Amino acid sequence: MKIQTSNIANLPSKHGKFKIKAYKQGNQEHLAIMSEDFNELKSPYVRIHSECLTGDTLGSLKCDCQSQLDLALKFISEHGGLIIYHRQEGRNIGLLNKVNAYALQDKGRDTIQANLELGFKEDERDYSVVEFIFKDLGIESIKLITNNPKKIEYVESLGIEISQRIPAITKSNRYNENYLNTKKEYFGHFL
Ligand SMILES: Nc1nc2c(ncn2[C@@H]2O[C@H](COP(=O)(O)OP(=O)(O)OP(=O)(O)O)[C@@H](O)[C@H]2O)c(=O)[nH]1
Ligand SMILES: [Zn+2]
Repeated sequence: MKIQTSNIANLPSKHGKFKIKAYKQGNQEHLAIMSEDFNELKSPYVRIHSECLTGDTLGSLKCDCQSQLDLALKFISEHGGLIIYHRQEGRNIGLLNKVNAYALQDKGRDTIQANLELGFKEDERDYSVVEFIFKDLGIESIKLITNNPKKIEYVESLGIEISQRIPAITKSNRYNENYLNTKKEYFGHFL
C-alpha cells in the first residue's frame, strides 16, 4: 500500500525539542518523533510505540503505555533517538473494539480471551510502515527500547542491527497487574 509522507517540522514540547514527520498508510497516520541531533547518530535509540489513547492521553492505569511513552520521550530527549508513534490502537483492533475488549475484561476475561471472543487474533499489529520509516530515515542499526521479543524479531528480520536492547519497564499497579502478567506469560515479554 502506498505511503504518503509529510515534510519535517519542529515540535518543541515539555519533554524537549523534537523534529516530527508524518506518514500516511491507508486510513492510518503515524508519526516519527526525532531528537534534534537524530541525523548525526550512528545507532540511535528507537522506540516503536503502539498507540493507546486510553493510556497515552487519559493516563489509564489498566496498562503501562503512558509511562512507557514518557520514559521514551525523556530518554530520546536526553540521549538522542527516535519514537515511531505507531497508530495501531488496541494492538490494531481499533478504539471501539478495544473498549468492547475492556468491557469483557470487566467481566473477568484477560486481554487475550477478550480479543479472541471478539473475533480477533491476540495481536493484529502490522509493522510494514515501520520498515518504510526505517528506510526513509536511513536507519541501519538501532538501540531498541522494548520488552517485546516480537518487535526484536521483526526489526532483525529487516536486516537492521540491534546493537542494544533497552528495557521499557515501569511501575506496576493493582489495575495493570493482570495485563502485565498476560504479556509476560503469553507473549513472552521481558518483564
Ligand atoms: N486489544 C487490546 N489491546 C490493548 C489492551 N491493552 C492495551 N492494548 C494495546 O496494546 C498496545 C501496546 O502493546 P503492549 O503489549 O503493551 O506493548 P508492546 O508494544 O507489545 O511492547 P513494548 O515495546 O515492550 O511496550 C497498544 O496499542 C494498546 O492500545 C487490551 O486489553 N486489549
Ligand atoms: Zn495502553
